[in-house]
Amino acid sequence: MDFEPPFLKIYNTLLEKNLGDNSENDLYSKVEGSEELPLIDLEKLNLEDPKREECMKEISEAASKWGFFQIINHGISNEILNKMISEQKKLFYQPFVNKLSAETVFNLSPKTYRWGNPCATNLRQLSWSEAFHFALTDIPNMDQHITLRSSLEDFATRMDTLAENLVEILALKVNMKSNHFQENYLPKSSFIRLNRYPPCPISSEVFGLLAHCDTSFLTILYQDSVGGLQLMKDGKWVDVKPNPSALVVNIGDLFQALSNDVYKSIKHRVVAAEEVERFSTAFFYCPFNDAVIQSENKPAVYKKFTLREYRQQTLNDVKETGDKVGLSRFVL
Ligand SMILES: O=C(O)CCC(=O)C(=O)O
Ligand SMILES: [Fe+2]
Repeated sequence: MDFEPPFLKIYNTLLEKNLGDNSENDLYSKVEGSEELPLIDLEKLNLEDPKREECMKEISEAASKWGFFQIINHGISNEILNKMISEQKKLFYQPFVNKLSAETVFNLSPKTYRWGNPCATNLRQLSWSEAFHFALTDIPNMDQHITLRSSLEDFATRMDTLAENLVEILALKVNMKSNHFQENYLPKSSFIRLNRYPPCPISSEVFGLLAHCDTSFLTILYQDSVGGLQLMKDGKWVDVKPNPSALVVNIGDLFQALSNDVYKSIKHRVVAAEEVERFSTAFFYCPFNDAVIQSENKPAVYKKFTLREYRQQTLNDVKETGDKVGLSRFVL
């Protein structure tokens, strides 16, 4: 189909070299998905104490024990989510050549459209997915594409409010002021990432998305019912089973640093499926590039850094090692 990125064609050389090599074939050996991710009902935030207080505690405990949790009654309507997914599908079903020139067509920043990892030098770095990575600041420029633009705007507005509520609760629980984010991190430079995982004929050899931690304060994800997302818990990979009424929330590197390691930014990845395609939509809650990330807790685990410095370090590390090293680069 002309909308599919040419994964096999581009990955061919690496695959020929490595297929059948058993040392590279143990991708899923460590999956043991028995534990259930916390599922938190945000409805309780509208109730009187002690119910409200209990819910706040559940959120902060999940953020420190798991770094990940699911939320229901989150206030984002099915209408908003379905509209987003339907626009997302239309976008991905454009011919591949159009997607490659999406930045010019939609008037967007470079690298909004990404696919796989054409620069991979070994099988472990291949990923079987494509994504549109929209900076929220770019969305108002998409005047020619009204329905996509309005879906992104509605989704972003609701997600931003939800993320704001969650970070305020999480801030309070680590003795920061609840308005810390409003006072220190405006303007925000959050973004939306639309992901598509095409059916993968070699799903036992490659991942849909490689294991990574997010560079955000907080990420909120809507996933369809296919499944494939896994997170690392106590050294084991655990499946995040799809729940159609839930959103998945995870702590990003910036909040781990800001909370002085109380909240955990956890590695996660997506397993590729052989027969079906999968969609997910992520909202990354982030500050402006020159925002300073520094915990007030003592002794500090990390030196102070700006998001710009963090991103630069990440880019250099990915270029040199194929992998983002992340927070350990900034340990004092
Ligand atoms: O598709 C998913 O379930 C996860 C996506 C993800 O981790 C990301 O976009 O950073
Ligand atoms: Fe992620």
